[in-house]
Amino acid sequence: MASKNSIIRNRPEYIPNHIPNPTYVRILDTTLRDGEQSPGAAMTCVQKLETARQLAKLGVDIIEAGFPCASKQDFMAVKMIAEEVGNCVDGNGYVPVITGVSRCNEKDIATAWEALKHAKRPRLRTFIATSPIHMEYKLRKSKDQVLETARNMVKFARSLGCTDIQFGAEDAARSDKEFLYQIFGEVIKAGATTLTIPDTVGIAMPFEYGKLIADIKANTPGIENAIMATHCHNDLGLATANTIEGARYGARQLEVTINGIGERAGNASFEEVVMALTCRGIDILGGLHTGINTRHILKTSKMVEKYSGLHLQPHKALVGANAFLHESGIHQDGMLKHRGTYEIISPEDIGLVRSVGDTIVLGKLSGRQALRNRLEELGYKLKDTEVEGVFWQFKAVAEKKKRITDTDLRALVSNEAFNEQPIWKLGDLQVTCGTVGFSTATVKLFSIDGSMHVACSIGTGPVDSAYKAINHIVKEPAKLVKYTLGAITEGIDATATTSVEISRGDTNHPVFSGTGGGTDVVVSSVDAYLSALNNMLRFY
Ligand SMILES: CC(=O)SCCNC(=O)CCNC(=O)[C@H](O)C(C)(C)COP(=O)(O)OP(=O)(O)OC[C@H]1O[C@@H](n2cnc3c(N)ncnc32)[C@H](O)[C@@H]1OP(=O)(O)O
Ligand SMILES: CC(C)C(=O)C(=O)O
Ligand SMILES: [Mg+2]
Repeated sequence: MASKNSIIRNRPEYIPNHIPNPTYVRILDTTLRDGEQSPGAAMTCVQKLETARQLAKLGVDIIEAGFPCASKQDFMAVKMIAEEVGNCVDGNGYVPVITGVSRCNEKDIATAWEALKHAKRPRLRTFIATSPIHMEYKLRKSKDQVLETARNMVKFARSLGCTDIQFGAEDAARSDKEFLYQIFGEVIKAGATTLTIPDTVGIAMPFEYGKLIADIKANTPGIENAIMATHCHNDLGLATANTIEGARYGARQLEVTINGIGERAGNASFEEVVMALTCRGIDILGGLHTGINTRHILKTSKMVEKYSGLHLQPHKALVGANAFLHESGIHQDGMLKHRGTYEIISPEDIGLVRSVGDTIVLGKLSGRQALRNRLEELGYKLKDTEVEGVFWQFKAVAEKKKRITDTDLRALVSNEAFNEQPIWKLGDLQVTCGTVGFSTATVKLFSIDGSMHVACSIGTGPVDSAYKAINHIVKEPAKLVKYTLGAITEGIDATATTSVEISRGDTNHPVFSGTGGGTDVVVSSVDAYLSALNNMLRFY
């Protein structure tokens, strides 16, 4: 069942310069253009095509597929996307508009049109900088020259047969407002249907950016015949806030990228902007909404992460690995009683299907409710007094270890919590290893009856030879199912933690786990193995 946050409402008819529903906001995704401008994020044609298909599944209104003049590859990618994705009309008549950016010159625009014209709804997009610093130092053009170029290039785009034309004033946030009203007024007259107002360098504060949009709306001649678009960069971490503020003041096209990738600190993030509108649009944003099917967000995010090679920080809003996890006890208790206590969005709304239990991570700040819940999920029904015993053991381990796994919990419950006497206990251990000769281990174990047993063995390494020596003594068939070694602390003297899982034979046999810790990895490994063996022997 769709929750309130994932309801997809009707998409209004597509008319380039007019949106019949005043609260509908178009989403232009520029992952394949501005996103690819992130250092190191270049994608292949095939990856771009696949991403574009996924963007169409999301229901993106406009896909900016690339910069056709940048290279033959870019041209090909835009053309392929225009031909395929730009002609895939779904049962509701939806097909994404396909666009590609071009500088304000005839060659760029004509090349872009060659790539785009194959789409059912092609849009030519051109831009020129309007801020004093860009005009003087980068373009080396006067205001009049920039104005003339913009007007002529929009007319040129129109002369190619394109009726959907987007014009952008690069660095608008640092441009003279009077000049913006003038240039936007002129390009509307020349045939522009959408106007981009970029904060190219990410310098604007939300109130400034909102006012800029409001002022352009109030002062640009003919603005009622065009759609205003935001394009915000994240240099001060304000891209999403600025974009939402732009929408509040009248922008009806928001330009975003998946995972917020893009030039320098990136662009406004697709998932943040779309989910902010989805979550709060009706409550406090006057009903603003999009046509995005939010359930495809996570899949798209993972695809872009893989293709761009730009890895997400775990705490990235909405799509980071921790975005729907809870580690502290008070939050976990709340979540177990009612998800709404700490979750403003259901993970399912972005396509993450999870049970409440899966969102709970055990660590040093967790409490008894979460511990008991996880133990019950693992099949342990403990009395209150037993939970109490395990709890403080659990806290002690968690102090040293960042995350407590199910293996750790099993070991705690079956071993430490009940303080049972170990059947086999390590006396001494001696290993030799290196590049000369075999690894050998001599192990001294004490049995529960106090008797001492010594054995030695060779092996492929010190841990293997020690495990084999233990097997000689214990004489129980034990198959190593899993062995993991990690460092709890940093540096050369780090404390190592070892977790092992063993079973008596094939997959039909139950698995027993044990953990060990210490600065010597071989001793820690032997402790873990013995602890698992003791758990197994107690069971049989
Ligand atoms: C804010 C943004 O994101 S803008 C988009 C940025 N994206 C990219 O630049 C990616 C693709 N770019 C490229 O592949 C290359 O820059 C190309 C193929 C477009 C151009 O390469 P080159 O011809 O070698 O030019 P180069 O990149 O060195 O310099 C840019 C030129 O374009 C001019 N220029 C910059 N913006 C514009 C514009 N909007 N309209 C017209 N000319 C422009 C610059 O003034 C400079 O001209 P100059 O060489 O006469 O001084
Ligand atoms: C090309 C333009 C719209 C741009 O990316 C910017 O100004 O940031
Ligand atoms: Mg940009």
